[in-house]
Parts: sequence; structure tokens; C-alpha cells
Amino acid sequence: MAPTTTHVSRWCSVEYPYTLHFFVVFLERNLLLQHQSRRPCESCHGVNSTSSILLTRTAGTAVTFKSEQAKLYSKATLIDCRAQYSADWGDYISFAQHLRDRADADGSDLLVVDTGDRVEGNGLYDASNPKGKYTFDIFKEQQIDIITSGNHELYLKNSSDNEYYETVPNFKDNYIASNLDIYNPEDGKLQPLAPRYRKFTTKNQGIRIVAFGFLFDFKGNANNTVVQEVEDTIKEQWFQDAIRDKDVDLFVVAGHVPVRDSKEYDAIYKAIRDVTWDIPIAFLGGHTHIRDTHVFGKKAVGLESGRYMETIGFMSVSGLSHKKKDGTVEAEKSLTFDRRYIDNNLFSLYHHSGKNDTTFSTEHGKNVSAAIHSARKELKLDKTFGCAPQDYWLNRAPYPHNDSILTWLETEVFPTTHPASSPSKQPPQLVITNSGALRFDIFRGPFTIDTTFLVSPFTSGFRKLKDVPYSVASQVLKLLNNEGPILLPALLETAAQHGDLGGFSAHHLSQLAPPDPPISAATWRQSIFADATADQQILSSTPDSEDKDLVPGYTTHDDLSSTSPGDDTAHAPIRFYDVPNCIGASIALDPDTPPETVELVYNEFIQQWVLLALRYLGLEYNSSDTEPAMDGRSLTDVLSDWVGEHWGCENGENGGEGEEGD
Ligand SMILES: O=c1ccn([C@@H]2O[C@H](COP(=O)(O)O)[C@@H](O)[C@H]2O)c(=O)[nH]1
Repeated sequence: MAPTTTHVSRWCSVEYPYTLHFFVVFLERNLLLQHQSRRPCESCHGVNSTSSILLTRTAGTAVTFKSEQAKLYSKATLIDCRAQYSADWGDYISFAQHLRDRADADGSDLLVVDTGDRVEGNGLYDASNPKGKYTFDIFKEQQIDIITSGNHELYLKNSSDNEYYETVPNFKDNYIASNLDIYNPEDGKLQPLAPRYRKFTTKNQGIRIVAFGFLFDFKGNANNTVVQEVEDTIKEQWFQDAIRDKDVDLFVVAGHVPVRDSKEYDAIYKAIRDVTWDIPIAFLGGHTHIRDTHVFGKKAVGLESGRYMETIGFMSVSGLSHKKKDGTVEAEKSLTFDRRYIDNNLFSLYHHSGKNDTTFSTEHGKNVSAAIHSARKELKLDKTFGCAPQDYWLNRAPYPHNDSILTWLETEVFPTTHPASSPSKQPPQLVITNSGALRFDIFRGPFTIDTTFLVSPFTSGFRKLKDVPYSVASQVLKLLNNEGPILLPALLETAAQHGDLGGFSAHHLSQLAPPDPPISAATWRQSIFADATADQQILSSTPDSEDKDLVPGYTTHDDLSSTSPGDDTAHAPIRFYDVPNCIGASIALDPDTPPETVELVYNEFIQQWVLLALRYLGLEYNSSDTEPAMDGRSLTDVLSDWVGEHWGCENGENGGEGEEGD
């Protein structure tokens, strides 16, 4: 179905005066910045270049496998993000093919890079049994030149084993695991998940590349994998040898690592520069869910391409040295980096590929979209549990607020979620979950099987501790939100001094909430990440009349903004709000006349934090003292059950029982 072209009108093209181009589609969560006035596109650099391209993708596949209907745009749906980022994996394949053809025609090169978080967060992966039954075969259809693992591939043994059995063989030597080992599921021996690095020469220009694939110093992985700290990895002989290679025109450091304020990438940059002062370096990062470009130094630039495949990141590099067909090396001249953040919708993809609705989709791309469509149908991903009466935002509303998904959870969902086993005998409870367990917004209208996994994909259930004195239990939430008598880092420090951390470390600090945007982005961060003020009007982001006809979206400020804008589409800015680490609900109790004891119920993912907080408050509990809660259901189940019970659909609103329109 062809989209109409009325609403997204001002693009900045991806420029081609470069000779190496990267695509990086990051499936990460993103930041939206405050006001940037309308940009005439004539002044923008676009995807037009004779250099080399890196197209990238990162963290979270939320919209990768969207429904067919989402491709139909209207201004309303563009605003709610369902259509603004609605091109699918098949479209991505068509798009990459067109750019590859163009690179072949003009003698440049295109590399497609994927920096992880391909699993969790969309029904096509999460709803199948086994998980990923359809997605591995769909992903492998894209020709990816450098692919790495994110943290989401490693939370569960089953998903990292899938990397070993499916993704690594699907992408062969293009999968790089510089600091990631796995216990071989067959013989139990520890081995690199994939090759540590890759050296190759680009097809058209003969650019000699040494590529690495890193993961940040992640500690939340299941115990069948080992993530070696980057600082230790770069001391290893293989890395030291690789960076001393003299026949290299470009180092590509790809990975699930933020590009800004990144101890991991800063250490790699320093290690490379310690031995070679001038070989250019392209960093392609991820994890913090933002669009960002960071200049590490004169010849080293890093790109991060947002979240959830909302953005196709495009980095171009020109002027690299390269080995010509006759064996001589052409020296580097006027090295230049540029970047573009492409909104992942068909309008943008047509625009940048120079195609239209009749010429854009390749047979290959169409087949992959058809495979997505049929898998979605089989999984009944559009089956509706109920219909949301309004939008609920994770970050785009302040907390607490009637439009906040977190407020909805603590004031409506938890208080009316009773264990089926004893519906009439509800004991007084305090229920806590981490905000990181929620990943996306809820839009007014059908709440489907797919929605449940977009909003909360994790499999962990709830646990409870019985008979916890209310005076203590009621302080846990404050501690977890850094509002108690001790801040979390100090809490960990104290526990470490007493030796009672049990493998729990400062690295777990990042586990409660989603990853924070980089601190040094504070100047603009302040303008978009506002403090929660309940009476603030949300989406009040139209600072001047010029923006009135722009669709709200990303207005990115990065290290290259003073030279050229990064966003391919001019947007009206959106304001984002900070959220607490954790939220909590009081159930069947009146805080003014509290009971002596309560059940403390929490998301199992934060159990170590809860036990640590209780220990600080003077109560010794171990995991063996805890019991399953919420009838063994995960947050995903709790949400879908609640929606089924409480949100009816008006006539015709529910969109059918999983039957997608063709
Ligand atoms: O089982 C889980 C796994 C993760 N989380 C939360 O997710 C974030 C990480 O998500 P990114 O997409 O990598 O940002 C983590 O910090 C946890 O808060 C979870 O709740 N349950």
C-alpha cells in the first residue's frame, strides 16, 4: 500500500560526495531535543556522495516488524510514532540494495552495520515459541557486513545460545565478538562467540578495514556467557597486534557501546591512538537510545542511531587512503566525516534512494515483508485484548501524570490486579517494579498481543516477601529511587565493605531504569529532559509558528550540528521527561492507618536491589525467603490480563482477531 506524501515534506538528503558509507540501524531508545527551527533542505547535506557509507541499526526491533496498516500514514499516526518509523525489515533490504547499486555505479562502497539488541521488544520475536522462531530467518536476509551483540541477546541463556546456533552462522565471519565469550552449549567449553575482529577490503575502492565488535561492560548476562571488560580486552595480544597493522586505511569500531562519555570507546580510542596517530577511526555505537555523533579527535568520529529501528543511521567518510587495483596505495586526502539520521519511513527511504512507490520495493524486500506479514498473522499479533482510551507515555509525559504509563501502572493496574488464587482475600501489599521493565508508550486504540511485547517484553515474574514490617517496606522504594537516607552508589559501597554483595556490583546500578543519556550532553539534555511537573502540558512543543506544520520528532544536536543538521527530516521538537528508577503501588492498605506488616511484591529482575535495600534498613532476607507472586505471571501477562478485563473497544475499534488487512 502506497503512503500518501502530504505530511513529511522537508528532508535533508544523505549526501554522496563521500566514498565510504555506513548504515547503522540502531534499535535503541532515543532522545528528542528541544526546538530547532525549520531548516530549508537546500542547505542540508544529504545521502548523495561519492564516498563510502556506513548504514547502521541498533537496539530494539520494535517497529522492525510492524503491521502492514502502520505503513498507511496520516498526520495523526505520524505524530504517535506508529507510522513515522514504520518501514520494515523488507523495506530496509530494498533500501540497502538501492544504495549498494548506487555505490557500485559511482565507485563508492556501502557497508551495513548492526550493533545489536535484535531480540526482545516486539511480538514477532517474543510471541513465538520458541522465541525468535521467525526473526532469525528474516534478519539474515539483510546483507550485514559487521554485526555485534547487544545486552538483550545475553540476558537469558536461551537467547545467547540462539546467537551461537543461529545468528553467528547466518552472518559467518561478519559477526564480531571482540569481548564476548560463550560456554559452548555442546561441550561446555568457554570460547569466543565469534571472531574477535575482521580484516577486509571494500569491493569498489579497495579500502582496507580492520573492524572490531564490542559490547559495553555489561554485567547482567546469564552465566553461559562472559563479557570481558573492554579495558582488559584491549590489553590482549590479538588486539594489540590488530591495531599495529600498517596496511589499514580505516579502523571500524562497531559495538553496543555509547559513543559519548563512554569509558569503553574512550579507552579503545586511546589504545589505537597510542600506537597510530593518524589512521582514521569510525565508531558505530548504541545502547543509550539516542541519535548522536561524537567527534573523538581529528580523524575519529562516532555515530549512534537512536532506538527501536526508528532511525537508520548513515555515516559517510571521504578521502580515505585505499589500495588500487594495480597494487599501489592512493594516499588519504581531505578526510571528511558526515552523518545523517534517517527517519525509518517509506517517504524518507524513497527520498534517499531516489525511488518512488512503484520503483522502491525490490522482489527480495517484498518477499521479506511478506514473510513478516505471514508470521505476524500466524502469531495473531494483531489480536486485541482491549482498546486504550488514551495515549500513555513512558517519557513524553511527566511523572506522575494522567498521561504517564507509570502512573497508570501504579494507580490503575497494580491496585486492581489480584491473584486469581485468592481474589477475595487481598492482603495489604506494596508492589514495586523498575521503570526499565517498561520500554514503550501505549497509543489510544487497540492494545494487541504485539503491544504487550512492545510495552514490556521481559519474561521475569514477580516475587514477594511476606510479613515485612510496613515501617521498613515503605522505605524500599525511596531507597531505590535515590530519595532515601543513602544514595545507591553509597548503598553499594556500604554493602561491599561488609562483603555481602554476593556478586552484585556497582555495574548493576544501571539496571533499574533504562540507560541514561550521556551526561556531557547536559546542555541540550536539560532542555528536553524536564523535571516531572504534573500540571505541565505535555507535547507543548511548538515554540514558534514556523513549526506548526511540522510533525513532532527528533531535533538532534550533536558534535557536527554547527556545520550541518543531522536529522534528515525537519521536526517540531518533543519534550522528554526523566522517570524514577522504580515505581510502587500500595494495595489494600491506607498509608494513614498502615498495617503492622505487608507483603512486599516486586519484579524479580530487581530482587538483588530489594534485598540490598532491606539489608540496609536492618532486615536480613535471602532469595530463599522469597516466593512467587502475581500467580507466576510476568509484567507482560499482568498487562494483557488487565487490559482484557478493563479496556473495552467501541464498535469496530478492535481491528479483528488477529486478521491483518492485506
Ligand atoms: O529482564 C529484564 C531485562 C532488562 N530490563 C531493563 O531493561 C534495561 C535495558 O534495556 P535497554 O534496551 O538495553 O536499554 C535494563 O536497564 C533494565 O532496566 C528489565 O527490566 N528486565
